[in-house]
Amino acid sequence: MYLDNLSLINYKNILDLEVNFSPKINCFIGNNGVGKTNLLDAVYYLSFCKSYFSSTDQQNINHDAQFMVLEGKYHRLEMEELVYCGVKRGQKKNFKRNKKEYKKLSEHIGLLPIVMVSPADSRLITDGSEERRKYMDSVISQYDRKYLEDLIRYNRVVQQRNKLLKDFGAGTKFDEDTLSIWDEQMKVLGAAIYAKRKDYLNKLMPVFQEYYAIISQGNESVSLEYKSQLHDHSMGNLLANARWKDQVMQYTTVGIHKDDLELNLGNFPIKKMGSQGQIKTYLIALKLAQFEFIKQIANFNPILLLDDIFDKLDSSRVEQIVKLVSEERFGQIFISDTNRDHLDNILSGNALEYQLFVIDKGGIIN
Ligand SMILES: Nc1ncnc2c1ncn2[C@@H]1O[C@H](COP(=O)(O)OP(=O)(O)OP(=O)(O)O)[C@@H](O)[C@H]1O
Repeated sequence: MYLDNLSLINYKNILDLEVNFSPKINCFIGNNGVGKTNLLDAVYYLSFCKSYFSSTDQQNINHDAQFMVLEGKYHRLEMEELVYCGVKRGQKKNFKRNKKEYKKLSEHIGLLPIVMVSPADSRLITDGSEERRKYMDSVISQYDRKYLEDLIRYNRVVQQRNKLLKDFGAGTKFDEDTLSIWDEQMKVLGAAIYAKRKDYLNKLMPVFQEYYAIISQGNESVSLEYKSQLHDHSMGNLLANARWKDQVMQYTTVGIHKDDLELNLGNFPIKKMGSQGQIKTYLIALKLAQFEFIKQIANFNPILLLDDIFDKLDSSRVEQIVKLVSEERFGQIFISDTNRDHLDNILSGNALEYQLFVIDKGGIIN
């Protein structure tokens, strides 16, 4: 699959742009703040119906404009796919596939699989467990729609259950029956989500370790461990054992919403022991493994977005990454960097063909 043509109106600092891409390597070059990341983000948006960076659509509309439009023309499984997104300030977004509006945005997730590698990924390591759960969820949702639906329902059930516990705390009479209704739903949904997270991480691990070894040239070892209360107890047992605690705390203290990932370099948490370059290598290897996994399921190459990957990495690691992603097993790639020589040297040095776009002030100048 590849993105053939992209047009943007008022997307952040990009006011009006239409561009055709190579099905293989595309490079965005330009100074800081010119809009390279915004372009990658627009591509991400068309796959995920949202920005990789900003949580509200209002932040994506150019500050001086009242609306934004993104349109992408894709080649996917021998077919052309037209994807459109329009957002007016203060209104719901309008998202269409081949001119037909989606009833639910979740129907679109997974149609155009994509993997983004960005400096912002470091929050996976530095931030709390919610970030790591979001990571697992966004990957699995791309290839398993049922997972996304279960997750949305699970989160709703936890919210309702928490409200009920709060009401009990505020003096409403304890209602065993209603609590049991939520527990029953949590049991089914929690077990299904747990099984899929476990399966994904089991399969991801060896590929992730292999990629890390290639990029670091065998210098270090890494691991990724799934932490879940469900490893040792069923969802039903957890809820039954925590009932008293939940009533005291007035929220649901057990379940897959407490899951986490332990990210290690050697035998230590990478958060504490990793250098900036090792952390970056860890995240890139993780994303490339994710790419491989999604590809196996989709049966075609996802799009790969590499934002500012050269920063903090030594030249041998950069070269390993570029060589790796230019292989046939990867498909269309978008790379952004501030330094043209940097990319020219690596890509031309390895006899790789690529299309170069020089970006300035939200536009392409060559
Ligand atoms: N809603 C918006 N309206 C107008 N401009 C915006 C909006 N959102 C972001 N910007 C601008 O977009 C620019 C950032 O662009 P971007 O992050 O794509 O830069 P970049 O070329 O990737 O830079 P770097 O090399 O520093 O990563 C900033 O100048 C920011 O102010």
